[in-house]
Amino acid sequence: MTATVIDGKAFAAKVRGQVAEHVAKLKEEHGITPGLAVVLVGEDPASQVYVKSKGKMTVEVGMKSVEHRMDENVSEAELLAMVQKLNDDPTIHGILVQLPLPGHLNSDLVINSIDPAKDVDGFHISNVGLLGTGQKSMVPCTPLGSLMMLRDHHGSLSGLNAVVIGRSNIVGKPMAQLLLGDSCTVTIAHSRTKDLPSVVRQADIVVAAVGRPQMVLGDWIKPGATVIDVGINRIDKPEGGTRLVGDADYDSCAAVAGAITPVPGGVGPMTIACLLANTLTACCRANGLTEPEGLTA
Ligand SMILES: Nc1nc(=O)c2c([nH]1)NC[C@@H]1CN(c3ccc(C(=O)N[C@@H](CCC(=O)O)C(=O)O)cc3)C=[N+]21
Repeated sequence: MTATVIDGKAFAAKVRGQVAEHVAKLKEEHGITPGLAVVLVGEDPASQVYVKSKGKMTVEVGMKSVEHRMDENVSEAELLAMVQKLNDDPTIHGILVQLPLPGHLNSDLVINSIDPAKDVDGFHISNVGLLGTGQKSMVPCTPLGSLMMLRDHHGSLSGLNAVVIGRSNIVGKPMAQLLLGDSCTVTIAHSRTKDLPSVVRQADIVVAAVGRPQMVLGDWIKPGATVIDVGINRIDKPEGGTRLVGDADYDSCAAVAGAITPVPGGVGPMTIACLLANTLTACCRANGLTEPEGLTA
């Protein structure tokens, strides 16, 4: 079997189109423009590229985009004051503090200082708790984008076996909650899981989010299963230069799977599209307006 390639880039463009339509309507009917603020601490070149592309797409869907760059050595108090300023700014509906933060800053403290209603990453403990109890929340972007692609491909996910590889707070745990919410039987596997290949072989849905390049191999995959590859790893090419690969070994997995997301062009673009969708959702909620359909979990 050769897997259907789930085109995250095209799907993300469609989602951004829907967001743009709603933003235009918000402006026209209510005179409201959603605003997204991104806070970047330090000079990490990869982060700068990523923040720049987020800013560009934010503007493309008609939203206000604000970037705050802070020095690598910024104090925790200064960063908390910046978050507070954005919490208090009525033109800002979404706040994203780019992670990871330098080691001297307590990222849990910083994330939990964001107004939960503006927490478009869905990382605040209040949103984590709301998601875990099935209440309306802000849902983390990468799991939300992955869920949208899974629903689109399968229709109903009810009763399917899902194995999430990775137990991070930003992907693995919220992904498992969303799959459970869609009535999957969910296993969270990780680096200490005994006989990981045989656990993964039970899965109708495999979400690879471990951060280890090309770790998941084709002979771990049940024929016809869907593979969502969350990893974005830059590796050296034998002939020199670098390329991006996922946490799944694409060629061997695609030979066995029923469907697979590529890297690049899979989960990554959906993450950014969902960030914009979350900003729109936050803006609608802040103004007591009906939120867009199909853009939330
Ligand atoms: N508070 C916070 N929230 C985040 O969501 C967050 C973060 N911090 N820190 C950094 C990571 C990284 N991240 C990516 C999202 C999309 C692509 C993406 O679209 N990648 C393209 C490839 C880009 C390329 O070619 O380099 C793709 O997969 O097709 C990449 C990386 C969000 N992050």
